[in-house]
Amino acid sequence: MSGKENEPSEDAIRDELRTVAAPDGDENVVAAGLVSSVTVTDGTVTVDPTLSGMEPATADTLADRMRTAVLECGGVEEVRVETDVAEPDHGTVVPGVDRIVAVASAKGGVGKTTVATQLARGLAASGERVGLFDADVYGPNTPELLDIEGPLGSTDDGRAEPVEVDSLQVVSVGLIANDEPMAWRGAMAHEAVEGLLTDAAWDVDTLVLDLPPGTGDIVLTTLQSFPVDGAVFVTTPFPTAAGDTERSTALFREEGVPVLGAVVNMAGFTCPTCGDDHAPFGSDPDLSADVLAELPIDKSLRSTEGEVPAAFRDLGDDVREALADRTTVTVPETALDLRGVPDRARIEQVRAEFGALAPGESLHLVTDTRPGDVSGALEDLASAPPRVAVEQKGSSVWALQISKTASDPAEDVTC
Ligand SMILES: Nc1ncnc2c1ncn2[C@@H]1O[C@H](COP(=O)(O)OP(=O)(O)OP(=O)(O)O)[C@@H](O)[C@H]1O
Repeated sequence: MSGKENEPSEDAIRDELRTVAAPDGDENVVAAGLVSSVTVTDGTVTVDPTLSGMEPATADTLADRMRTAVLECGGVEEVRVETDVAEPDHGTVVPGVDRIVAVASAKGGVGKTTVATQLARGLAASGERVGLFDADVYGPNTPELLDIEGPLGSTDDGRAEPVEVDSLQVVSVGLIANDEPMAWRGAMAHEAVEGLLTDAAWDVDTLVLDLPPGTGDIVLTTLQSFPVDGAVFVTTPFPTAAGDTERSTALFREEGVPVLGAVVNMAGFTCPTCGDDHAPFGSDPDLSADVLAELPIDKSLRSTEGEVPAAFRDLGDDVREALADRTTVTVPETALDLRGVPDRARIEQVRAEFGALAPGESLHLVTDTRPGDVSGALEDLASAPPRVAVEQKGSSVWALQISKTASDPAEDVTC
């Protein structure tokens, strides 16, 4: 295969890689045996490093440094450093739980616990086995809402036994001992929450996790420690509440937790005296998340006795659907790895590869910055807008699948 005129030799690439220090000791990555092969084909440099067994964060940093060093060589058009893109590592799997849905809010008092509890009941109403874990150490209100009391019992093998109520399995930090949770702080609170969550004898399809409000330590460490499949945000329509919610949802996404949607609570009421509709907190909040439900101020929505209100059965269906719709983008070995590549070179590489696709084919790539308007940047290269699927795989890793859509044969028919 003929090489490009100015492309560097494999030896020149190895020389450049000698400027990258190995993580341990004084050696460079080549001398330390961390580069297993280098190939150069038509301006594309492929480096196969030996990074297995390394901490993922160290391996990622090293791969980035290798990419940056290779790009320093003249004549390099594209670099592939063949590293695996790990699936988001959200740590501990909770025994007896198939999936976890977190209910979160940017601020307290917006109805998060009400929604979490009623969502759990809504999911259970269609036959799912559902657990409810109240992790709100600063205001564990679930016991009061469901009219249950602690302390929790324990199973024969010494695990915390969830309280069965209304076909839900419920564990709350408020059920372990009087007022103690209110006194927990920082690491102690997180350890207690983590211990109780993993120790409980769950047997459920879905666990609804009522998080404390905000994005403090407990929330972040919980998202990082447990495999949360999706989050539902509760907000009022008040503009500042919606703004706070936007910032919180961004943080969840950065942690690789899909935001399934928002519940806009206390969205207004119909006056029983005059019959007029009022919206004291405003309406149509500016949210990027899908609005799964808009709930009025209505005391019947607080009741956990009798039938589950229709609004929460619908919410359960919507959450199930949103979980099923989550985008998953695979990262094949041939994916274009753009991490560490300068912005202009990225766009050129993606345009070149996308331009070479036949209709119906896809380009897979990995980046370390949140993708912008990919479709707009490529629209002049195809007869129809490309289909772009994005999945965040980690705190700064995004996988994309960009497909060139097959043109509609009817469009090509002329007389
Ligand atoms: N749609 C609604 N209509 C009427 N009352 C509601 C509605 N949603 C919540 N409430 C009431 O508002 C109060 C606060 O709700 P809730 O405890 O669920 O909020 P929270 O966000 O979990 O608060 P905290 O941050 O204190 O845990 C409760 O008294 C609850 O019954």
